[in-house]
Amino acid sequence: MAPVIAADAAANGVMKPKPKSQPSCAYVTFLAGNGDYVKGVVGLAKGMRKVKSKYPLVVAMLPDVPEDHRKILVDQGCIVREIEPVYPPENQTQFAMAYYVINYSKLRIWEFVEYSKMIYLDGDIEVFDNIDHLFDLPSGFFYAVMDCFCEKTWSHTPQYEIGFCQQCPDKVQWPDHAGPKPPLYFNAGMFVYEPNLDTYYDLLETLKITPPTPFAEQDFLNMYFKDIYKPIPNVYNLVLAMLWRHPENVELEKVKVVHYCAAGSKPWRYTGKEENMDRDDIKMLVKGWWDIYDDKTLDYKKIVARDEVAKQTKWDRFLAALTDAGAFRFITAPSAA
Ligand SMILES: O=c1ccn([C@@H]2O[C@H](COP(=O)(O)OP(=O)(O)O)[C@@H](O)[C@H]2O)c(=O)[nH]1
Ligand SMILES: OC[C@H]1O[C@H](O[C@@H]2[C@@H](O)[C@H](O)[C@@H](O)[C@H](O)[C@@H]2O)[C@H](O)[C@@H](O)[C@H]1O
Ligand SMILES: [Mn+2]
Repeated sequence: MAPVIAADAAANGVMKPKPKSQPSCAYVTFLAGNGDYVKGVVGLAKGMRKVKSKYPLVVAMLPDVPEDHRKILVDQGCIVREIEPVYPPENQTQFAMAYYVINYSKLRIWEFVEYSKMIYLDGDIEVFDNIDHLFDLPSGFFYAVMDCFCEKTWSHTPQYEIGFCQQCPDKVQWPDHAGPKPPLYFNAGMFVYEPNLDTYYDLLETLKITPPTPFAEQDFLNMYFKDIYKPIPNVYNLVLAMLWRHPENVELEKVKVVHYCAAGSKPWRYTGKEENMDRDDIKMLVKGWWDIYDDKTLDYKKIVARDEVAKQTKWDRFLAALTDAGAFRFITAPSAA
């Protein structure tokens, strides 16, 4: 049975009535280390401003993010929330790709219960079209885009061995001898979720008894939310490998969110030398990221300053009009002498 594509429901207005008290919503990303991912978060913050999102961007930040990086993000209008790292079970981290072990710390975002619904976005994501409508999706589910199993990074899995990919389930059928067909699997670079303390504590307790696996928290989240996971169209998280692995599933002009997760595709590190990185569509998407990152009109301070100036000018004009209309009689104060 084809997975229910939930976002169409949102697009077609087939939604439950909005709750009386408007839920507080926000976007959230994750930042670790003192490296160059801060550039990714700046690009994301400026992209959210360019598409005129109504909601703030919260940055869940590990303690190892330096003060100057935090200031850069606050100056870009981000809400910075320091989180403590989350480590997988003691001395089992060798099972996860070392690079991904820090990603378990993403689980802290379930503690942000001042928000009733959040959209998580990796720092290597850019939003090119407004996706605020995803906050209207029915509550009680976990929404994300299906991943692809065709890259070498999946060579450790039976799917890769068999040549099966959920993006084209009829091309190579899942064979009976391989046991039960794996449930639909999402990319954890973007998802719509509801912060909740019970879920948060249960996530951490469950993690303690769950041996790490190659894709670390992505595997863990897929296992944990498999019963309420609802796929949404890949326009909400274009995993770049889709461009060469499943071009038939991609309409680039309709893509709203681009996830620069293919090797060599991080725009702020892009050289064009890695496999597939010399493609015209990749060059266009990397340029699209840089156009936003370099656009000074999208800087937070300038926009606030411009609005402040506009407001001040308006007030001055109002006072001037009142004065002209004789509304003010300036009474000279009695001389102090
Ligand atoms: O040194 C790092 C590595 C990762 N991240 C964060 O963790 C996310 C997941 O890592 P990455 O996107 O590199 O994984 P991929 O999606 O490429 O597999 C990033 O987007 C960042 O938000 C970070 O802040 N610093
Ligand atoms: O920690 C595990 C990571 O797993 C995912 O990245 C993978 C996945 O997309 C594979 O399908 C690709 O082949 C691979 O290149 C890419 O790194 C998430 O994007 C990332 O946020 C994070 O959860
Ligand atoms: Mn990513």
